[in-house]
Amino acid sequence: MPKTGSTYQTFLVLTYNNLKGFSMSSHMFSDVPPGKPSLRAAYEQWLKLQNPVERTEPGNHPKIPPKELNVGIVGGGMSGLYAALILQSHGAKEPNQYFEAGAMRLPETSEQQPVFDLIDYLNEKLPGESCIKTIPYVLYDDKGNLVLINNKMQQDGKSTHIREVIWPYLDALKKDFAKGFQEIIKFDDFSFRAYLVQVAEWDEDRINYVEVMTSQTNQFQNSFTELVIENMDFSQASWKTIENGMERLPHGCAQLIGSENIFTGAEVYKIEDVSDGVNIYHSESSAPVKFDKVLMALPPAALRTIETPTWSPDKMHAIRALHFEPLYKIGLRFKTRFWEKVSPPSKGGQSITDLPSRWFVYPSYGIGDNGPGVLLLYAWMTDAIAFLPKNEKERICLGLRDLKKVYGDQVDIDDQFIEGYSINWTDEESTGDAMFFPGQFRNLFNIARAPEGNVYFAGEHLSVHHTWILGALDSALLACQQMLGEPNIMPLRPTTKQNPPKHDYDYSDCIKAKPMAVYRDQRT
Ligand SMILES: Cc1cc2nc3c(=O)[nH]c(=O)nc-3n(C[C@H](O)[C@H](O)[C@H](O)COP(=O)(O)OP(=O)(O)OC[C@H]3O[C@@H](n4cnc5c(N)ncnc54)[C@H](O)[C@@H]3O)c2cc1C
Repeated sequence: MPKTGSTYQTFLVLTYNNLKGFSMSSHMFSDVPPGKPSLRAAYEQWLKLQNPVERTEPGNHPKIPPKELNVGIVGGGMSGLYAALILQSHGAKEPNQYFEAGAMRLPETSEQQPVFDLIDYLNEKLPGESCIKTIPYVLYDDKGNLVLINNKMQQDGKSTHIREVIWPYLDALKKDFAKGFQEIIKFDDFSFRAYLVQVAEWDEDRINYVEVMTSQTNQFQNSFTELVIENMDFSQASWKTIENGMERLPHGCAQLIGSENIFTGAEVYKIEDVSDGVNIYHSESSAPVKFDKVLMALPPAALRTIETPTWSPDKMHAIRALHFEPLYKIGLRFKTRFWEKVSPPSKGGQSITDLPSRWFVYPSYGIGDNGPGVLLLYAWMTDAIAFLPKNEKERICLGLRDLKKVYGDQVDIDDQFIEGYSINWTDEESTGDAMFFPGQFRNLFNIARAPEGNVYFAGEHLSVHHTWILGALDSALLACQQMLGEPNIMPLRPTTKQNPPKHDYDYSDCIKAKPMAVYRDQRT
């Protein structure tokens, strides 16, 4: 990278494996012709693309000039990559002169704007072939996707029950996110289920019906806060995805950051405080690498396995406790897009079932094409755990069995099947999606994102926007603001766009509520 004379320009992203949620999008396989390469080969090829720097000898990482603030970023997920881009842009005097050089869908909301701005920012700087194009994503087929619950088939899985209960909170969040958040956090010690029973006075049958139709088994055991935010995101009418795969987003970030600044295949196993900095120990070097400041851009489960200084008991508790939900997906490739030809057809959207494969996600790209297509079968939470002990063959058999229950009388599923490939994120470094238990926002969130000396923290769990790329970006922004001591650093935007007013993206003040007798207060 060209020298800019800035004090913040030097950083190194150390990352180990794959990026969360990007490892399995239906797009990933969309242009794989029948036969070769296989889904597994496509996955492995994709993993290689994640590793733009091939390591050849120990210690093969960028030299960090002395007398500059050098930053080590552990984790090359979206939070680590975004932090690197912010540091890069912040360090450059004239960024435009110097820089010649899964996830499935994005709701089009004002909160999600930083993700769309990042895409525009990258497009402004990347060469044409690397540009990222968004295309519409079909969340529900307007005519209604098939639903199979209690062995009864129906059409259209949309349910408005939850909105009837939480609309005042959704309304408040929409008007002013930070203020609205202060309202919902009052109920943070409640699980969503407890709120439905004790405040909304729903009966058991209604709760179970709505959970199975809108969510995954036991998801309502998570905090009220979590489920309200999730419903806010999913109540959007308009959705986008990225043409040719969501993984083009981290690839674009990595390209702009520059391969000389990314060291892949390096598993960090220890960090230690030293005078004026932090030592990082990783699998590809026998000697530690010293940085002035280090950003741990990792899910808590990954952070926990790294030997760290002993931070405060509250911090250690937060790292131990913050909950991630398991996630499972299998991509199944078929000779034809049979789901578009059956009666009723599904042109995009998703089917809901109470089978082990809880959702069948129909691809939004290539609708109407004659060639082969890939279906994603999806399970979260308790539903995802059920797949953990199963091997690949058993997972494929279960997926085909579930598809036969829905389509067996119209389609010869076995004849259509070509191949399958699955990922259970509980088995991966990324471990799943952040989904807090009751009380965790109020009691652990701020502690978890506070720096410890020269060590800073990022990751989707350190934003209020869990389960979205946005959360990873939001957490990285806050970490950079903390690290550089500049609270006014803005999200990355193309030069053609004005910066938004600060309150449009700044949720750092969201969690201010003190514990209180919420339930009693609300009822009287
Ligand atoms: C199945 C699934 C579907 C999703 N769908 C969507 C969607 O449709 N839309 C959307 O916006 N978001 C979606 N998300 C969420 C989104 O993908 C995440 O919020 C985001 O990618 C999280 O980024 P992160 O940087 O916080 O963490 P991660 O992506 O987990 O990054 C952490 C990185 O650290 C690395 N690492 C771990 N341990 C070490 C170590 N010891 N040393 C070095 N490196 C290490 C990991 O390999 C990884 O690269 C989905 C997530 C999942 C799992």
